[in-house]
Amino acid sequence: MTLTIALPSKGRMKDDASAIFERAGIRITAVGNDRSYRGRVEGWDDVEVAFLSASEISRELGNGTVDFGVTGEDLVREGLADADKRVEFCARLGFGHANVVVAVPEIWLDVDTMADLGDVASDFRARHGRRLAIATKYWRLTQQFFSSQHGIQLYRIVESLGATEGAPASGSADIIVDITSTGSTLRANNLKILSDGVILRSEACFVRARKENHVNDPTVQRLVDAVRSAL
Ligand SMILES: Nc1ncnc2c1ncn2[C@@H]1O[C@H](COP(=O)(O)OP(=O)(O)OP(=O)(O)O)[C@@H](O)[C@H]1O
Ligand SMILES: O=P(O)(O)OC[C@H]1O[C@H](OP(=O)(O)OP(=O)(O)O)[C@H](O)[C@@H]1O
Repeated sequence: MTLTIALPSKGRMKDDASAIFERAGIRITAVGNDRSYRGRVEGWDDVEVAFLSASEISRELGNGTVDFGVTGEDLVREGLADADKRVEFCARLGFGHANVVVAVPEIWLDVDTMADLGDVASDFRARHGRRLAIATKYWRLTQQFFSSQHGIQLYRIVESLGATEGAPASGSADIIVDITSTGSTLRANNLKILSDGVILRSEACFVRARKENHVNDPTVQRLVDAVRSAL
């Protein structure tokens, strides 16, 4: 059986992902020319490589079109319901670190925790005639964190496809849930992270789609061992 590994074809994870595979002794060669989106692995005839974007990789892991992938934990947990049932996080790769956080305007002086935010959300309709609006592209993680973990039900999600940090200033939302690494975009937009508002500490992971045909395939474990040996 041929196993497919999906690697980032572009973006911030591409180079670090290739470096790990090189250190693991897994040499990838493009099929066709350098711009090709398929690859082979030297000496591993039963493995092929698909080059996709980080978010495509999490989707393809979820539907089992690929066997392994390198992508951000945030994209997997946001993209897949019951992520741990559908995929296995085989290794954390030590790059692509970023936190998914809840951030509010710095001028909300009385709001430092999720409990404070819960109080704001309860009063919001009475005060402003509408629900608290949260700008995010992380719908699933936001709902899990607010509703299931913190029992906050009174809010509305405003889908953001970019420049999420600008939403409170532009008036399209009151607060945000977004990814941050250095924190400079939050600071530039006068937003602060709640003290217990880190939803997920994400990094690039080597992820396996849980598939029945992996159970007796020795190449599956060999690949996982090789990647782990490079860390
Ligand atoms: N400062 C950051 N901002 C956004 N994402 C970051 C940051 N630092 C690390 N990441 C991680 O990088 C991953 C996304 O990578 P990237 O933005 O390169 O993907 P992409 O190629 O743009 O994918 P797509 O186009 O499909 O969205 C996510 O898992 C995210 O957690
Ligand atoms: O904490 P910081 O280091 O300031 O990084 C956070 C910012 O980086 C990302 O955007 P990016 O400009 O990379 O574009 P993207 O949303 O397309 O990834 C992310 O969406 C934040 O806006």
